[in-house]
Amino acid sequence: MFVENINLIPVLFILGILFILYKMILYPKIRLMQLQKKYGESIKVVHHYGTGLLMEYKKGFQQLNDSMAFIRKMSKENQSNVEAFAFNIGPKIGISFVYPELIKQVHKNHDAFQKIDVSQAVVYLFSNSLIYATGKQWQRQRQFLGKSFHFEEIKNYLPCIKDICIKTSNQISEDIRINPQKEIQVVKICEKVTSEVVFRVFFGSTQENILIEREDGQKLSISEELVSIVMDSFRILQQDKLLLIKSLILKRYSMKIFPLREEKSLHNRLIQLKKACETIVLQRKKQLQLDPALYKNNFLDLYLKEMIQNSNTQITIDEIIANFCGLFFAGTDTTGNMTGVALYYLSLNPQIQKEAREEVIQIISKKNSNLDLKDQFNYITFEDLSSMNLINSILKESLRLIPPAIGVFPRYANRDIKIGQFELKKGDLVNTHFIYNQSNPSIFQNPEQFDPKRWMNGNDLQFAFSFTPFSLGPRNCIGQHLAMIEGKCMLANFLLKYDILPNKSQNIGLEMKIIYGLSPDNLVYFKQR
Ligand code: HEM
Repeated sequence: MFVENINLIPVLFILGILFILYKMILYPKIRLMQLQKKYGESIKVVHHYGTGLLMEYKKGFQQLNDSMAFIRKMSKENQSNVEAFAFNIGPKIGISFVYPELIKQVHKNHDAFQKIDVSQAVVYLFSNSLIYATGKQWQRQRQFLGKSFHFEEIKNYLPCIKDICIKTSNQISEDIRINPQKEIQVVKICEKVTSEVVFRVFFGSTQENILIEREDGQKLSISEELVSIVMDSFRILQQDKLLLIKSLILKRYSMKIFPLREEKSLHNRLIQLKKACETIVLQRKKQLQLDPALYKNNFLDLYLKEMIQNSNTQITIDEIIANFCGLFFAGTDTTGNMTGVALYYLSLNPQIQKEAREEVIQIISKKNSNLDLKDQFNYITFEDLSSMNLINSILKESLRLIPPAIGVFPRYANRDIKIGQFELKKGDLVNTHFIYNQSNPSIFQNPEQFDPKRWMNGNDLQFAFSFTPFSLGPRNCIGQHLAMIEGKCMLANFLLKYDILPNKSQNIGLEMKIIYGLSPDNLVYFKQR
């Protein structure tokens, strides 16, 4: 018996290796071939051993300076009969839909899909948030948060957005007074504004006095640490293959079961970050319980009011923190990229820049013509921003050309489901790469050209289902109106204060990191007007 057991070990080992080889190499290849055979020309196949689709992104960036080169190429070749493309990520098979009707079907059936765990930090911080919630929990959270994202509510945040824009441009003006040749990191500057906006809209105060101390003694604000942790959690997955395999197998439990050194350090930082958020939330709850008159119009107070007044509420402190982190993640880099990309294109197109500036001046100088133009930004109203057609179109064109979200978060099917003619098995991955339609020459003439005017004079209606940077259906972006208001405010402010000039020395790439965007970022010069 004992001898038999010893002989079993190498056999089991070899069987294990064969199983892994089958799952990693043969299985994805066979299923992709089956899909190609079954759906013929309606489907394209993207296959790479190992990281699969992610390898295609990497290859595109290394060879053609654009992580999305393969999708743009597919779209350019104008294969109008292509409805989807099939891919693998490791052993997993997925279908990404590009045909607008099928994209709509995926979003209509949103309850058949569950977003995948993209990194340990994302899971730890926002698995309890609106972004990840499903079923009744999602409905309840969406309804609650939806009130604060209503068009009418967003008006109330305008003074805070303007204040942050002015503070940021004062700092830029000081920097360029000292060094007029300073290269401006357009996306980073816009992200500075958008991160502060989410923080203040949520917590109602600035973040300057809330600092987290790292093990090495470095002190960071909550939002700086939040950005850094999310970035680090993706970075360690890319750099450490062992950690990648471990988290593919153990999924969201990887950080807790035999944690590796990097995981331990990440876990400690995550605990500290959550604690810092919890301290703010609990302190505020105490204040409001003692004196309800302190109540203000921000997300935190709205949540706490509900908790204090409604004893049956399902809202928890953990859900509040998860939603702060979730909104920060969803709303900061995306909006910053959209606006940074718009500024970059304006630097390359001086005529459009001139017209955009004239539009802003014409709208705001109607009321306060005695004021200096730069000061008139203080008086800009929500209605002024809503009537800025060209500015709005510039942001839309920026979202079309370089959409920060190239598609939705990848999801897996939680049951077998048919989308159009395509049969998905439970566990298959699903995505909708809307960048495909946005660069399709049969939908958008000269798709690589920056042409904001294509959105004007009612022309945009024809693109309703081909231009979906905020996704579609019930799970579309809850923050889209806020994003557009922030973008318009930043553009109006910068256009009034600076001429935006191109930094032609840069070799520009389009890279898919956590989101898709320009790399590097120091792409313009600002010249004080
Ligand atoms: C240009 C800026 C933005 C873009 C391109 C964008 C894009 C998107 C997309 C594509 C989705 C769908 C994701 C999916 O289903 O997997 C989404 C969802 C979401 N976005 Fe945005 N977003 C932007 C700004 C914002 C802002 C400013 C906020 C809030 C501060 C925000 C909060 C959210 C939330 C909470 C969801 C999840 C909604 C749900 O599942 O019900 N986003 N966004």
